[in-house]
Amino acid sequence: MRMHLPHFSNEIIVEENPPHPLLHFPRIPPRLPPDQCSSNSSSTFIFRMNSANRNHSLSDPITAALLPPPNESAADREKRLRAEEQAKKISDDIDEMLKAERNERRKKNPVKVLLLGQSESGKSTTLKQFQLLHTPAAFNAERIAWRFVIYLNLVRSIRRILDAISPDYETLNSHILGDDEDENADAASLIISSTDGTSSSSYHGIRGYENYQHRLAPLLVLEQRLIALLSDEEDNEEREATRLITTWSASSPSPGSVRSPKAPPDLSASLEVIIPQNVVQPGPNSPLSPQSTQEISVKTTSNWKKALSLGGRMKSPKSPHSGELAGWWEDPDDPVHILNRCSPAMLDLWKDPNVQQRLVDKRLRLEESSGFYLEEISRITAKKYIPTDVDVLKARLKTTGVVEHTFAFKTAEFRGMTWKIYDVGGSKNQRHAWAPFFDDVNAIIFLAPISTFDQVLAEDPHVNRLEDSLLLWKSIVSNRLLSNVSIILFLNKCDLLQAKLDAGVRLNQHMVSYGDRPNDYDSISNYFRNKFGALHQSYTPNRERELYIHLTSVTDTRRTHTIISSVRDFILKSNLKMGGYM
Ligand SMILES: Nc1nc2c(ncn2[C@@H]2O[C@H](COP(=O)(O)OP(=O)(O)OP(=O)(O)O)[C@@H](O)[C@H]2O)c(=O)[nH]1
Ligand SMILES: [Mg+2]
Repeated sequence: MRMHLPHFSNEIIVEENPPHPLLHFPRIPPRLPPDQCSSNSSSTFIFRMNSANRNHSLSDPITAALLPPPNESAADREKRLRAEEQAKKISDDIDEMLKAERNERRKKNPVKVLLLGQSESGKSTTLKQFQLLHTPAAFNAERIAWRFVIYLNLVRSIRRILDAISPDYETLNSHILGDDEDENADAASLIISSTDGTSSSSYHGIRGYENYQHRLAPLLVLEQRLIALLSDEEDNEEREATRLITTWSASSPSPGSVRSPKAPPDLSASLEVIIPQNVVQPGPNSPLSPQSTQEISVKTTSNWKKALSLGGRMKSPKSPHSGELAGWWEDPDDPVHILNRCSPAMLDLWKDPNVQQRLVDKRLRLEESSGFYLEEISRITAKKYIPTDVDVLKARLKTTGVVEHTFAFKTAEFRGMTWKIYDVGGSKNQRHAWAPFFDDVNAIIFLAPISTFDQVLAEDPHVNRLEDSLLLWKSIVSNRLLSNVSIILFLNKCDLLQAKLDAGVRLNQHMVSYGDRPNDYDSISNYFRNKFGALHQSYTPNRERELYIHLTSVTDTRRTHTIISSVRDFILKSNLKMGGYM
């Protein structure tokens, strides 16, 4: 039977078996601190006989038994010293053996690291950075599969723009920011206090809206296909047809057909794209379908990466056995063709000054979600497009369930050691899945995006994102189960914080407590560092625990890899220390 000790315990396994036979040999007395002991030439430790410890030692039966008899002869003394020397040698051998055993165990038991933080905080992106750094071959193997997520992200950004310029936008938006608490908004860039000058009753959409809607209509169909592709691994066509029927039949939901957003996810289901149902009914002219404002997530048990990478079914029909890279653009069914044909219309829409003005008026900052791809329309819709590292890092796919990744270290210092990283879903209805990992984890990397002080949660538009991060942080650092777990804090999305401040957004309009301190990057990042640090200081159950805080932009590969290396060394060393391996 194996019993886990609390904290770091996964590395220390208590076996309820008989003790090792060598443990029956006599052990030498424990070494005492230098002020309480000294050694003679035969390396035998002798108590310093001041009156205090003599009294103590005489009352200690083991110590008393080890003291030489007062009338010891020279021959007896030699015999005793020989016996002690032998005992010490055996003891040293045991120590060596235990050390070797611990090293073996250390290699077998992986270091477990949990990535925590609210949804869109950057957990999955951090995991991708670990992959890029430690298993670049695996990262490369998945690169092509990310093409489909990137396409979907781009199509959804276009859809969000169409939503924003639609005559029905105000109706939809009032529902999103209204009283219902359904998980129905991708609120990454919606601001709580909207003070734009556009009157909701007078807005009729921008000029040319119908034209854009018409030219971009094929993308709406493509969106459904991409969702189907990402959800499927085999039997594609049959399942796609079924899924399309299911999807579109949800466009006029009866109240009973709406999935409760609070229902816990069915983690046992193997493969499913979750399309949360929206209670908002689109108007007759609207491009909005029930999915338009919602995020797509693929269950972590889905095998979409494998299914969509080269060697899977996305091979060119001309090379069914070779799995060659060349050729998918020769497949007339590949999604790239629709994107490529719609590329000029997408560019016209994105560059249209009226559209840009509308986005500014509505304070829709698409760059905070996957709007990054809008700046790269021509490159991404090219027929032979292959995602770059940054494209993959910025691809957004919400996590549901828990993803486990194993890394084996090859450096001399940590050779043979493996590291398991768990990436969890961060939205409120996913957090219940975190707790089972708490009693068996060695370190936590907590991500708090500090650019989000003016945003609300997608799943709950009444909650400010930064406030949610602070509350979540407090609950993690004060958790007794985690008191011996190393914690590293990434204050993330610093690049977006900088951009937001450059655009003139003021922190004190959203956090009154900031007062009239300077509204610059250094002052604000320092402020957040202190705020999160103070919470740890006040609530940690372990006052010895050191907290490491990094200011990060985890989409920036060079800087993130430097941070990851130092975090990795810190976690491994503190784990070795806590496990008694150092
Ligand atoms: N510009 C910028 N974008 C970031 C940064 N960190 C993450 N992102 C982007 O933010 C989006 C969300 O990041 P994810 O890593 O998917 O977030 P997550 O924490 O895994 O979210 P859930 O899976 O919903 O819990 C992705 O498109 C990322 O590329 C950052 O530091 N800067
Ligand atoms: Mg994720």
